[in-house]
Amino acid sequence: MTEIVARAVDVSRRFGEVTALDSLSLDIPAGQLLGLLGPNGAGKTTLISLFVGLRRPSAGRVEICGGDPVDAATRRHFGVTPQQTGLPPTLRVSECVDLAAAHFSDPLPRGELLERFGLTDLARRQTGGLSGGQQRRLAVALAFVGRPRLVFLDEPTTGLDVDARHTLWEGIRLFHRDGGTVVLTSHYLEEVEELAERVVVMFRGRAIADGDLAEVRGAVNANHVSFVTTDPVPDLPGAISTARTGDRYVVRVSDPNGYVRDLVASGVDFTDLEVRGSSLEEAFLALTTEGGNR
Ligand SMILES: Nc1ncnc2c1ncn2[C@@H]1O[C@H](COP(=O)(O)OP(=O)(O)OP(=O)(O)O)[C@@H](O)[C@H]1O
Repeated sequence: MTEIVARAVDVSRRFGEVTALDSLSLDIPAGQLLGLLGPNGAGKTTLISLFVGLRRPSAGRVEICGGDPVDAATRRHFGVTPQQTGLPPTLRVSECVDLAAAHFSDPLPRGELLERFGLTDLARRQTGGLSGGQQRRLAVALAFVGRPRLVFLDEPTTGLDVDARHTLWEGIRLFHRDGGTVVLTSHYLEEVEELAERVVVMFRGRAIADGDLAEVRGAVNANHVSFVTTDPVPDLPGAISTARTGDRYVVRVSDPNGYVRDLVASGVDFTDLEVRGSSLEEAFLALTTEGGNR
């Protein structure tokens, strides 16, 4: 059986009146690349702060590799890049890496780390003189310096241009290919689709969907059938919602094949038929709305 490297058991976290996490349970097996998705305030950062021992749960418990994340022995297992990172501005990039590496008995060689994250050319630059994106890349790279078993990356590519984002993705993928576990939060759905093999959608402190990308999309059964007609369109079974712009109809359906068969059988004279699955963004929005209505 695969080892569970991070576990949240019935975890709640309150800040005064605000319930940031609401009885959330989550098991993360070794080697998984998990994307945490959710709108602002869903509780993603709070969950990470509990996993890395920066905050304590109000109720429930978290474990990292079977231990308490507050313990020094447990902390050696993971690396983290928080949403905001402060790097000592007068240190050179290479000195920052050495400083972080000094905390570990078997760190990644500096050159290898810099190479993996596209930072080699910046090694001698002071961090205070780096662009925001360059600082971000360094902050993410530092999470990997101690050869952790798992890393928590809170919005790792915020503020990065396309090239820098791809370089970072490669670094993350390499770590994952070598068996590392990754938990990342992102507002870039493209990033989650690109990297993650499992997606947990959070909303109001709860996990409202959990599965691979296909499952998360499937969870909302969101397919769209679109066509043009001047005929009246009857209410057909399986239509979840219908939007109309001029003569073009876009119908959200659970079973597109069945819907099109029924449409043909109804005698509606249509042209320009299109059927497509939902993007993760659409799935996410639908899940969020449905979660909010529960
Ligand atoms: N230190 C704090 N004091 C008071 N409320 C807090 C604190 N930290 C988080 N919260 C609240 O807890 C809820 C969850 O916040 P959290 O930062 O975990 O969300 P998030 O999903 O990471 O959002 P974002 O995508 O904006 O980073 C929010 O309502 C937030 O205002």
